[in-house]
Amino acid sequence: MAKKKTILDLYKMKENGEKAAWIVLYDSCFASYAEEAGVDMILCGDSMGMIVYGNAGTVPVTMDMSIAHCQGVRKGAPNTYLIGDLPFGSYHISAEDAVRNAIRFYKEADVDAVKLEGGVAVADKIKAITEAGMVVFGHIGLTPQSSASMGGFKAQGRTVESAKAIIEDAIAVYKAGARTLLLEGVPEEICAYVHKMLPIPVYGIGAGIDCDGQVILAADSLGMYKNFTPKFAKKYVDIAAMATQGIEDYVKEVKEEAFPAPEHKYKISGDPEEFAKLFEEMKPFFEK
Ligand SMILES: Nc1nc(=O)c2c([nH]1)NC[C@@H]1CN(c3ccc(C(=O)N[C@@H](CCC(=O)O)C(=O)O)cc3)CN21
Ligand SMILES: CC(C)C(=O)C(=O)O
Ligand SMILES: [Mg+2]
Repeated sequence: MAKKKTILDLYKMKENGEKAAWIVLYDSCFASYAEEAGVDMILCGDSMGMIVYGNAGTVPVTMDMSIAHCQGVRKGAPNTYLIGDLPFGSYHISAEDAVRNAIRFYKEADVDAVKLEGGVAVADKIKAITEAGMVVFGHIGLTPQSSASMGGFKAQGRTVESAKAIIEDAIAVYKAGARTLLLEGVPEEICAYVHKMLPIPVYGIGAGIDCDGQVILAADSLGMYKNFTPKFAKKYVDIAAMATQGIEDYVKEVKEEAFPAPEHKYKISGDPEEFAKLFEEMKPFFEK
């Protein structure tokens, strides 16, 4: 089994031009598949609010939900670099709050890093968490926690003005001490430029290929989520179709009494005559 990566391994990968592949998931089963498949990092994302809990966005996710899911992921993937995703409201009020909640991820869910959304506006929080000895991943561009102010899940950085804001955010995140940066939902030119200019690993989701690695939701890449698929998601298998088919088969077999079959049943141990006697003896007790 491969040894768990550290932040230094991520820097080494960048140096060697080896792309990092991370995946977003929220439970121990899928975490174990990802570890076995050799993923470089797992993000226990606040997209759980949509994928697991059926909300329209990520805003309702709480620290307690994030910690509980992260604990499951860690148990399923004990040897994979794990990132906790600070949910909306867990780092916005004050730097002190941000540090307290980042510490919860480290103490309670054994993460290797925490990620938070935003640039210039949250630089003080990134700095405070970093100074407390933790690893911060920045996340800018399309930031789902602030979709209300962006008018939805909209690609960012398509105009010169918007691109400038993203570049300023990237610089602020780097200067605040973030050890890596994730760019979401931006044109590839913006990602390529930020990747060329910053010394830290720059990863992308919907940001093109010119960076140090890619992120995708397991729910999108495995075909689990049916509400929508972002333009940048690729479906590698169709779990929804397989699961629906499997449940259909189960329902049919129950109706037809094809399930359970003999191999799914327990056997009595002892003399069947004795059981017959017992059943007879107990009969009166069923009468009211
Ligand atoms: N299933 C899923 N996949 C994701 O990648 C994802 C989530 N959910 N939820 C949290 C955030 C939100 N993300 C999203 C959600 C939707 C689009 C989307 O539909 N975008 C449109 C373009 C919108 C525009 O720019 O106007 C697209 O065609 O990709 C993009 C990113 C990325 N994250
Ligand atoms: C979209 C990814 C990067 C994320 O933050 C999440 O899934 O929560
Ligand atoms: Mg997230």
